[in-house]
Amino acid sequence: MTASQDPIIVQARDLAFQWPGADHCLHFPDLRLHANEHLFLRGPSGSGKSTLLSMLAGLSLPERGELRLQDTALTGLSRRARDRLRADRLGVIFQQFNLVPYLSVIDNVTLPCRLSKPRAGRATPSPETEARHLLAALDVTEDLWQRPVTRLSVGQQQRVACARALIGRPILVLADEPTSALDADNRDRFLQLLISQCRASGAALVFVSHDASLADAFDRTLDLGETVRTETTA
Ligand SMILES: Nc1ncnc2c1ncn2[C@@H]1O[C@H](COP(=O)(O)OP(=O)(O)OP(=O)(O)O)[C@@H](O)[C@H]1O
Repeated sequence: MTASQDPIIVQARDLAFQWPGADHCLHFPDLRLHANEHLFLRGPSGSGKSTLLSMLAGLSLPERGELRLQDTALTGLSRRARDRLRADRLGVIFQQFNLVPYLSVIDNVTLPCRLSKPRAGRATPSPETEARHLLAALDVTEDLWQRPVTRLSVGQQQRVACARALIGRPILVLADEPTSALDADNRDRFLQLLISQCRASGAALVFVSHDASLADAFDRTLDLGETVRTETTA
């Protein structure tokens, strides 16, 4: 099945966003993303990559426009409902990983399942077992699983963050510059692991990076430097 025959996961139309206090409004290109589709999001600093990701994650709401995740209009939801939707359906890998420092590796990975029943229900046969499978698939060896995450290398922490995002089969995985702290070998290996895990679960993927050399690993590229329109409002 090609990507275009898969169900639509994200649909964004006429999105505009203005940060509080900013003198300009960002107008984003329309976007449609299917299950199993992997999008590389690039663009110069300040072009709006993190802003778009923040809207896709339901952390920020657009000023104008329509943003749907599957059959749900994010723009019509309260903050609480968006938080719930994110916990139930999304996997987010933040630039700084946002792991919980006092929890072990395995407890960090199963955390999303403790915050969301639907997610726990999709982690088969159990969150603990899926966490183990994901960690093994992402080359986090068993001797590390009970360690606090603060005692891991940056590359290991990043793979733990990836396993945490993927547990319970999210329909959309958002990754914000997750490879920026890695050398070229670890970056390529991480990217392969992330993409193969998304493929295994059928998730759509939006991956933000400055590094244009990564684009070939994705189905398509959206360059916000060429497509975002900035309108001065002050
Ligand atoms: N918290 C904020 N408050 C006000 N303006 C912001 C805020 N975050 C971003 N902006 C502005 O919004 C625009 C888009 O920024 P954004 O962080 O989305 O770009 P980016 O492409 O992710 O940049 P980078 O590659 O440097 O991370 C920029 O003009 C930026 O200055």
